[in-house]
Amino acid sequence: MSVTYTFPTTDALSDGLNDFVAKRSSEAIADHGAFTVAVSGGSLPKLLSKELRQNSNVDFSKWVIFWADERCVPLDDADSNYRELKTHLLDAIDSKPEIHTIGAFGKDAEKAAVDYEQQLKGYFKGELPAFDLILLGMGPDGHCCSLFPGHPLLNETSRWVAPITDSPKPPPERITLTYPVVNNAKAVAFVTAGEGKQDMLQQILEQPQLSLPCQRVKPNGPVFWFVDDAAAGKLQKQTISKY
Ligand SMILES: O=C1O[C@H](COP(=O)(O)O)[C@@H](O)[C@H](O)[C@H]1O
Repeated sequence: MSVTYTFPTTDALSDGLNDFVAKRSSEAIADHGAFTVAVSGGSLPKLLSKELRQNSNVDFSKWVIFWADERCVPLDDADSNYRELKTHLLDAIDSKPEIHTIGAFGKDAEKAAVDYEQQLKGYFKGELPAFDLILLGMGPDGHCCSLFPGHPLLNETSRWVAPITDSPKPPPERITLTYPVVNNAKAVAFVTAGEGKQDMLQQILEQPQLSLPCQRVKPNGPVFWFVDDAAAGKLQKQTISKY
């Protein structure tokens, strides 16, 4: 199942996303005592955090946060996906979640990927992770995580976390969750905004035959799209639902 929700502005989008994430978090915590979430970088942390950081109904102490992808840079580097979430969310909340960051392996993406897969194996007790929610962005080329169009990593079936050293978007060295993990999630929410995403969003939602990275996301549970009107400008009306 895939549902696309549109919002008139990015503020309204952040508001809707806050409501959605808060509900998924409460449901997961009531069901099994934790909310396991994988978060992307790029524009997502800011859109996610704007309202969520002030939501006193969310029990962040029960959150277990991994990253959907990460750049092989120090955690305080401007390119770090962790740093973005820290700046916009983690620094603003009192109760601290369990956080799984990339290890300090410099640009050695292979070592970082092996270490991150071990962290996943440790938390999920060796079982293929079934995240309560994976939050993904959509790049203007249709990539998500660090899974880029035409890249051999799109066909990775055994590793849970893969290294990439030739990312077309800098920095080149990164690690990424692979489809076996992404597609084992209980739910995935894509978040994207801005006119610059219009054409790609239309292709992804209305031309499934293209098999772009975002289109290969087919988890066990539902896929939600949270988009603003600017990004949704070229979508047919029947593609859109109101939140
Ligand atoms: O490089 C990355 O880009 C994508 C998309 O970013 P956006 O700024 O176009 O929203 C992001 O989802 C990914 O986590 C990041 O590493």
